[in-house]
Amino acid sequence: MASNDLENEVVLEVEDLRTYFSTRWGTVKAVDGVSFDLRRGETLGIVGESGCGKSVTMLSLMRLVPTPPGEIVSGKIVLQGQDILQLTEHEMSRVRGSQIALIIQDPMTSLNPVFSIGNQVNIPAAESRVKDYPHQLSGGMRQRVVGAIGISCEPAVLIADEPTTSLDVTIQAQYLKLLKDLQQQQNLALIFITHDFGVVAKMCDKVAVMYAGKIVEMGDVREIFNTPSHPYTEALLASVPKLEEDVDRLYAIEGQPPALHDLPPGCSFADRCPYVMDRCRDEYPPAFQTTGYLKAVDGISFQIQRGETLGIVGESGCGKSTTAKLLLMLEEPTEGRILFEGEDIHHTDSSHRPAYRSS
Ligand SMILES: Nc1ncnc2c1ncn2[C@@H]1O[C@H](COP(=O)(O)OP(=O)(O)OP(=O)(O)O)[C@@H](O)[C@H]1O
Repeated sequence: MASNDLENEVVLEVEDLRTYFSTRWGTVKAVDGVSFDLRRGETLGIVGESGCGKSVTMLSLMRLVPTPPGEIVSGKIVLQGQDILQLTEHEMSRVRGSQIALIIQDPMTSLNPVFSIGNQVNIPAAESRVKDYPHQLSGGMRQRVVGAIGISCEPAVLIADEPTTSLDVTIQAQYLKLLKDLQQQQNLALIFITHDFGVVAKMCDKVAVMYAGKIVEMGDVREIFNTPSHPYTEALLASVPKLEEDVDRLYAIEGQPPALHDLPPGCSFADRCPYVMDRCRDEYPPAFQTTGYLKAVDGISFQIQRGETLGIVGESGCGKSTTAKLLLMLEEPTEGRILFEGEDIHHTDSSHRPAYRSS
């Protein structure tokens, strides 16, 4: 593979992942048909209300779902070309940390209190504190130690579960910068699980919005923030306080997410949706009927000659950027061909790609 292809290669593909819990109330469909992919150097934010399945998605990716009562009932998690759901526990223990790693929310509980920092992190940056124990460090320092452990084996994918929740804003900003720098140095693919839209805006390229175990909308952060398609995304964004607006009451989405062991037929957001129609209670709206994929570019055809200039115009969110990414080979098409001088660029011998890109 040419170096450009390696830099942009897909490192993680999640396909129709389903993780259920068996409880005395019934089967809790915590993750119910989640699909996404992630390239080297890319950052995906996963957002959604409490209980929508973010943490169970993360545990599934690490294969750390408590079994029983939990079980990954179907799907694929292809990490660097290998479906980790097919690995034995022993094989998986070698993958954890070295290919996919996790930074969790509470650094105090993720560090072992009886080992000094030096025993937990073998990095020179900790030199002056190597003999300290976790309780001797500030919250920000502990979080940085946990981050350092996360990346110490240079994984391809790093998952950060609410990594900044317990930090004050200054330390938060420093910590995010540190993660960003490390990401650039190691070309890490990052997954941020967060409630904080500020973190998503600052750190992420893509965002996946989860509701009741499903990704209801996913795409480019700016496009989704500017023109959300799903009513839940719209409501979630409306509930973020805005500095420039002087309001007496903050907007909150009315009602509660449905119980995941007793999901209604149709759209699980129907009871809370301001645009609900009768048919939404029977069937999921066709526009969102995907397993996480939106049809960002849906059957376009055009030709361009040498020397010609083509303008592509349209409102935000209509698919212009995705078209450009497809042409630049930063995204793979689901179907269709892009012919450059008669050769399909996405299926050509990879040694020709740099020549295509430079022309
Ligand atoms: N061990 C378990 N047994 C039964 N149900 C579980 C278990 N762990 C998680 N669940 C259920 O799975 C669903 C998804 O939970 P999850 O923790 O993934 O939500 P979340 O989006 O991460 O929420 P939060 O933002 O509060 O962390 C919830 O309904 C939760 O009750």
